Amino acid sequence: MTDDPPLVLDIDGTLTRPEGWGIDPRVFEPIRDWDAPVVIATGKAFPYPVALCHFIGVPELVVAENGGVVYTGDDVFFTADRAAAQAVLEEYRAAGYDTGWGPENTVNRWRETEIAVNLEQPVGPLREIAAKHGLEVIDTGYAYHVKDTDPNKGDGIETIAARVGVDLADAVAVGDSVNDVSTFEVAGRSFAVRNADDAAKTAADEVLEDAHADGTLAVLERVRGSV
Ligand SMILES: O=C(O)COP(=O)(O)O
Ligand SMILES: [Mg+2]
Repeated sequence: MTDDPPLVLDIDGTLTRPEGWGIDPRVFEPIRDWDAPVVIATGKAFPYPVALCHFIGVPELVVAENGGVVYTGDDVFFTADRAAAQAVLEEYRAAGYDTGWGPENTVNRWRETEIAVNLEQPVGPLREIAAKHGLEVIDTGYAYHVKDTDPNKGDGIETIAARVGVDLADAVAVGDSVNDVSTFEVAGRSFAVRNADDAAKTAADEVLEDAHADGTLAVLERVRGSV
C-alpha cells in the first residue's frame, strides 16, 4: 500500500475556488507531486487543459471538449467534428440568438468538435435546433455544450489509460457535473464534490462534504498512497 492511484480530474466545479471560478492554487502542488498519471478531463477547449498541465508541470494527459479531443501525450484523437455543431450555431444565430461570449470569444475559438453557449442564452431553441441535427445539448453548470451524442470523457480516459498503461480499476476520479458521469463509470473510485449536480452525485461512489477544490483536496489527501 505505497503507490498513489492514477487520478482523473475535472476542472470547472472541481479544481475551482469556493466562489466557483478560477483554479484554486492549492491544487497545484499535490497534482505536481502526485506519483501516478493525472488525467485532466474537461468540457473546455483543448488548449485549456493542456495549458493547465503545462503550468502545473505534469505530463499533458488530456480529455477535452467532453471527449471530443483526446491527447495521450503522443497522439491527438478527434472523436467528432465541429461541422454539425457549427450548423446548429448558424441556425441558432439566424433565429436571432448568439453564443453570448462576445464577438471574438476564446471559449469557442480553438474548439474542434463542439460549440459552447453561455448559460444566459435561451436553451429551448438551442435544444430544438440541436435535436434536428442529431446533436445533444448538455448543461455543465458552466456552459451549454452542443455536441455529438457519442463522445464522452469516459471513452477518452480509456484511450489514455490504454496508451500510458494505467489500470482504471485503481483510478480515482473527481467531478461535479453530468459530463463527469462517464468518467465515474470507468474509474474504480469516484467522488462528486458537494456542489455537484444531481447526475454527478447519483453516479459517484461518494458525495463529498466539501465543495470545489476543498472537496478535491480532501480526496487527494485521503487516497494518496492507497494502491
Ligand atoms: O466546460 C465546461 O462547461 C465545464 O468544464 P469542466 O468539464 O472542466 O467542468
Ligand atoms: Mg466540471
